[in-house]
Amino acid sequence: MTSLLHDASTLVVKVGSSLVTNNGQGLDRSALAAWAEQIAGLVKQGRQVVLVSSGAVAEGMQRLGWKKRPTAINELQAAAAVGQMGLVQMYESCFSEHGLHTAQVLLTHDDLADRKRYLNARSTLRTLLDLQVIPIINENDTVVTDEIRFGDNDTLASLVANLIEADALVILTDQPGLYSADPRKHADARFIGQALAGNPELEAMAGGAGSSVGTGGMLTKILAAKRAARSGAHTVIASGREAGVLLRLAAGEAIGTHLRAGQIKTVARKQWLADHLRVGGRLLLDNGAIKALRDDGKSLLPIGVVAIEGSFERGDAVACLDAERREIARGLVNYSSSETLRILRKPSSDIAQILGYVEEAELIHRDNLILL
Ligand SMILES: Nc1ncnc2c1ncn2[C@@H]1O[C@H](COP(=O)(O)OP(=O)(O)O)[C@@H](O)[C@H]1O
Ligand SMILES: N[C@@H](CCC(=O)OP(=O)(O)O)C(=O)O
Repeated sequence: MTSLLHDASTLVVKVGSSLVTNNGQGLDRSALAAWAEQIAGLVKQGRQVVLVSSGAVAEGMQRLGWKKRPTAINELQAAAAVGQMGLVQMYESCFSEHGLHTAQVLLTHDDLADRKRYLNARSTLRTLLDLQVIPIINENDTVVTDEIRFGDNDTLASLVANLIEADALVILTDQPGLYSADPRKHADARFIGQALAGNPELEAMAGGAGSSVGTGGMLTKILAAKRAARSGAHTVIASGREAGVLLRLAAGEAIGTHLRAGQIKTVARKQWLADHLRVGGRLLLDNGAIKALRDDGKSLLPIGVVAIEGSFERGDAVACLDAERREIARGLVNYSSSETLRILRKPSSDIAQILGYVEEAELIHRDNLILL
């Protein structure tokens, strides 16, 4: 079998706390340096990589001299705030050895559920990737409560894979992949080399976290694969301690557990968008805009919009209508209704002058648009 990463051009790589902090003993510089070196290699191959890294709480505990993971949320949040400093400092230093900049991005699940913040996060991450900067993402632990209690960076990584329409999610952990049962407890557990993401049998196999520093265990990884597959991303669960794991996977070697997305990316993406779209307003398009969307696969520019109906905010879903009021497309709009009123029928180059700022040149980016 050829690795599912072989043809992936956009990847989300997630590394767990136990790997990052050497089982809670403090940041493992040699491990971070090895991943940075491999990710730099992937970037050289023309791929785009986002890194989701856990480890803030574990590193914070180490720095504060705490032996036992606290249960009080405020203490966990304090530990995360302390540890995150060490985490990003070390990543920045490891990546700089390969001439790459890093960017700290702290997100909450709410950021990705809110459409406006979703669009903002998406365009920031896209811009960073285009600049060849490596985004280092973690949960914004100081402002969340449930997530820090349950530890859920596997889910966060899958949401990021949805957000940037990644081709693959790679979850690096302290086991070679998924077994038919927790290998720490069942010596006879069978290794699962490949399966379809979302297969319910996988969920029955997965147990909880194996170490005192990891929190999600295998179940959150299996569920992350299911979620990533909804936007067409394949998932690989592999050992972060395996030498050269990322480069070998990218070269086609089938290391770890490969969980295939059932749908191809474009179909999955449209389905995913459709699930998320409740229409908040309507845009009436001219014929030129309709042709650009339908025949040329282009984004919708303000110049092609003749009128709007309803009130909407940036990130809301809007319906695009033709002159006979037939709905021809649906998408996430980059400007609110009051902004759109001011820029419709105008070239995108006028947006800055009219509004005093530019969110995006497009009113709806084609990636956020479904033709009906
Ligand atoms: N079916 C399974 N296959 C492999 N590992 C499993 C399984 N069920 C539970 N685990 C446990 O999940 C652990 C990995 O999850 P976790 O400790 O949360 O790590 P991470 O910090 O990488 O997220 C493994 O060390 C293992 O003990
Ligand atoms: N934001 C937390 C993440 C906790 C978490 O999800 O841990 P893990 O199960 O090791 O991926 C931290 O950095 O400590």
